[in-house]
Amino acid sequence: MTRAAVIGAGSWGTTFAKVLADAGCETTVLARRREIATGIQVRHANDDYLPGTVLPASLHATTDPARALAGAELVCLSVPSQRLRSVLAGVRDALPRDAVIMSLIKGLERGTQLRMSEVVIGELGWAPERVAVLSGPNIAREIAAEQPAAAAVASADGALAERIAACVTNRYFSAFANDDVIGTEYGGVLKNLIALAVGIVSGVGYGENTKAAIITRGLDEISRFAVALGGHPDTMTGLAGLGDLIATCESTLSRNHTAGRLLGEGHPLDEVVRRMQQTAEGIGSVRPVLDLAREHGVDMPIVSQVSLVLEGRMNPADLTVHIAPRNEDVLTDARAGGGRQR
Ligand SMILES: NC(=O)c1ccc[n+]([C@@H]2O[C@H](COP(=O)([O-])OP(=O)(O)OC[C@H]3O[C@@H](n4cnc5c(N)ncnc54)[C@H](O)[C@@H]3O)[C@@H](O)[C@H]2O)c1
Ligand SMILES: O=P(O)(O)OC[C@H](O)CO
Repeated sequence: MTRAAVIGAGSWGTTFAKVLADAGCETTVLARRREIATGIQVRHANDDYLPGTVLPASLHATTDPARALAGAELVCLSVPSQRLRSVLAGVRDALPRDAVIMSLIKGLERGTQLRMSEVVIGELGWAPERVAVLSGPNIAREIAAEQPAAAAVASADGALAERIAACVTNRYFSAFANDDVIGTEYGGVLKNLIALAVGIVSGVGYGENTKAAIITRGLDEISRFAVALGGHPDTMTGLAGLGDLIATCESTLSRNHTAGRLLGEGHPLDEVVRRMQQTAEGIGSVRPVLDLAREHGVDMPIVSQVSLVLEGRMNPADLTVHIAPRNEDVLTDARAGGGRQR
């Protein structure tokens, strides 16, 4: 049996702790608030984040890092991306030095533009071969209800990824291993930005054609970004790319989709953030993604428009997939018979 800890008792941290417990891992959740820890430990419930879900009786919870992390072989991180560095600093002394650390987080750190696995490696000095990421179409409430789902687990050490995938797989959750940490992690970050765009056009009142065009062109846009930054193209057509893009863009349970819809309905960003009681990572990832895109020469027309809508500088109704062709594109298109945009 693997001893596991999950840092963060929100929707996904609690759900993934249930996944681990149901996979036979001896699992403890590290919560920030005492009442959440007590609810999980005593009543087997987390009413704030997963109302109605009965958690396994074998699942433990505490607010004490030393108790949560003692003997942990697998430590999973599920706090908002902008909080990760300070959370790591707070648990550093309690982390067993030989533990594997796995990020479940789907955001970039503002200011540094770092992925979460890079924050772990830099902040803790952890060996990259002991770090993993898990990402995929994983709407927490559906998995908490034990609806079948799957995710990708990536580590620079492919054999470690295989062992983690086997360890977290249970009767309703399947994990598939790969060694593309960059692609797997960016897949989770980038789909949030396209889900914001889809939410925005839904809020405006546009229908399925507009959403399908944004999802299709969005996949191309985020794949070009991920590949330019070192990700593998196949990852972007797998669970962590296309899979998560579909789930997040389609689901009204998605916080990013919901935040986008509120923006599309005309609510200003500060009000949207106030109304969202949970983490919508896409809002904080737009700026670091666009900064990286500029550095690496990647065109991101959809994400750029999402940024303008967030800043209140673009009417949501004007969000479009149309790209004005540059002169050289017009020439190339004419020779090739047009249609370079798939
Ligand atoms: N909810 C989902 O369906 C889902 C699925 C897959 C991945 N994710 C990702 O998982 C991450 C966490 O999302 P979530 O849905 O659990 O968010 P959430 O808002 O439901 O919960 C966040 C948790 O982090 C805790 N937290 C916040 N600041 C903290 C701090 N400074 N110190 C300690 N704890 C702190 C909160 O108390 C809360 O328990 C995000 O990156 C999200 O994109 C979410
Ligand atoms: O609710 P969201 O938008 O954070 O999406 C949740 C998961 O990332 C979907 O895989």
